Amino acid sequence: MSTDAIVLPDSGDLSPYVKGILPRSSGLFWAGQWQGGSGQTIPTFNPSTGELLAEVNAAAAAEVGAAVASAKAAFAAWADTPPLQRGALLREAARRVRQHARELALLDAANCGNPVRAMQMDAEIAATQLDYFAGLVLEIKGETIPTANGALNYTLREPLGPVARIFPFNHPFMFAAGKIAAPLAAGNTVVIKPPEQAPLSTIRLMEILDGLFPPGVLNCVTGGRETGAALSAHPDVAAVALIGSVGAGKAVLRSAADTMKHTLLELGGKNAMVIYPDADLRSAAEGAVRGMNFTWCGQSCGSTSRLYVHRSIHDEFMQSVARELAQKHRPGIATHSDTTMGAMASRAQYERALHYIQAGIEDGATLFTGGSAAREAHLQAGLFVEPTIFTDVRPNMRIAREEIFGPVLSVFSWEDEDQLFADVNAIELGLTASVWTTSLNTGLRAAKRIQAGYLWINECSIHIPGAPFGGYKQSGVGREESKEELLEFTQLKNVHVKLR
Ligand SMILES: NC(=O)c1ccc[n+]([C@@H]2O[C@H](COP(=O)([O-])OP(=O)(O)OC[C@H]3O[C@@H](n4cnc5c(N)ncnc54)[C@H](O)[C@@H]3O)[C@@H](O)[C@H]2O)c1
Ligand SMILES: O=S(=O)(O)c1ccc(CO)cc1
Repeated sequence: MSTDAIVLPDSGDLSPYVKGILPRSSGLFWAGQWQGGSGQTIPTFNPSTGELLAEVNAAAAAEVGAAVASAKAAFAAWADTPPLQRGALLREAARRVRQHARELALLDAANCGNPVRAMQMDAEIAATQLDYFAGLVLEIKGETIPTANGALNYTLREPLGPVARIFPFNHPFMFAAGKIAAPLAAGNTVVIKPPEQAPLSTIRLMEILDGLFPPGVLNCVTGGRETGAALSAHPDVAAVALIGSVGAGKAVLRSAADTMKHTLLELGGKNAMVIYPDADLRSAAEGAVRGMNFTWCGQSCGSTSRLYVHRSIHDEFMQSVARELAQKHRPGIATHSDTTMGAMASRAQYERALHYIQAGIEDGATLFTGGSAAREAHLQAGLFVEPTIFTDVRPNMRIAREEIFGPVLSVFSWEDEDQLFADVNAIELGLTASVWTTSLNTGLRAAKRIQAGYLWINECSIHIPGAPFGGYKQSGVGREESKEELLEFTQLKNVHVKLR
């Protein structure tokens, strides 16, 4: 399979180049080889245009079993491969990702609807994660424990076995390439399952990495929920790491129970941003828009989609937010390099966003801006929704409590700080939160009282390499993007040696 990078322009409309970069394979890779499917396929589209891009294999249980068998057969040798050698292969994977970043970004933009420039950043983040975990391979180590009688007691960190990595459509390539790094670094073999809505960049990644790892070390099965379920239930899969919805997380936990699999779950968010009256309001307004990740149409689990603005500054602040939003984001064709907000990833996502806009109106919130599908003539074939903000949102409304995963921001007005924290913490999700204030005391007090796993003060949205990312409550189990992620894919063995 070709690993030559395809030369693409760095500006303008890149749509004409999409056909030339589609992967040649149709999704199933194990034992170091591309595999034919059983005949079941899933169509995959360009959400900006509605165009059919490809038919991709939907792996049935037998194919999932073959991929897992290949990962199982390769495990012992990979676990015994010297750590620095594993690290060197991951660094080479990072190099290839950077070499192909433009093409991978364009493929993602065409297939998942997110703007091509943003997806280029995703490719760089994935390469950074590969490099980061390659650099940590010598940190997979144990401890010695003091004992009586001069005995030697020590721990070893050992890999688990075949690991399943299942992920969603919002950052397809970043998850495909970035999330193989930690389990492979720790000596596990991996089977990845990309999202059914946007599998193409993962397939292209497998083409680009073809021949790099020993056969069976990295495998791929494409398909939808049934493929994911067959993979996570497979008795020879030692660990399942899922990025996805709370519902899928619960299903994975249930099926993992049968064979006591390790699980790492990065799930939904309905995250709060709190604006105090002493905040730098200009930066905070920029943050309110950036934190919502309108670039991705809000399809980012870390999005701060509940905005709590102090009553004393509410109206003035919301005028600034409206100006900021109007300047920065309006929907456009994702494969055009000037686009700053793309299309919803699928018709289901599009209908979900419009459903919640209707729910906000029915439940009595004030439609502050947006509120419909995009109206521009050139966007009518695609799945575009206007960036939408509701004010006067009350805690019992559906748009206050449920994750929309769309470009819909719910704004609340607050006065009493204790009530604020009670409202912020009233839901069963707790992934991220963002607090804006010029008082260090206020910021740290809020950080202590808000129930979330990843919290910014006077910042939002960004992920810091090495900082543990993950959720409180039903937003997930375990931590990623840090040393903790590496250790999630190991198990501890304790050895006691009586010396005399
Ligand atoms: N916490 C995070 O880091 C993070 C990041 C991105 C997205 N998300 C979440 O992902 C969700 C959006 O994606 P979605 O709606 O496609 O999620 P989803 O849970 O439906 O699908 C995600 C992936 O899981 C697979 N899947 C679905 N059901 C499964 C099952 N029962 N067993 C095994 N695999 C299964 C899908 O095929 C897909 O590959 C949102 O809830 C969002 O918050 C979380
Ligand atoms: O969880 S997401 O918000 O989708 C997200 C965004 C960026 C990164 C970069 O590490 C990971 C997850």
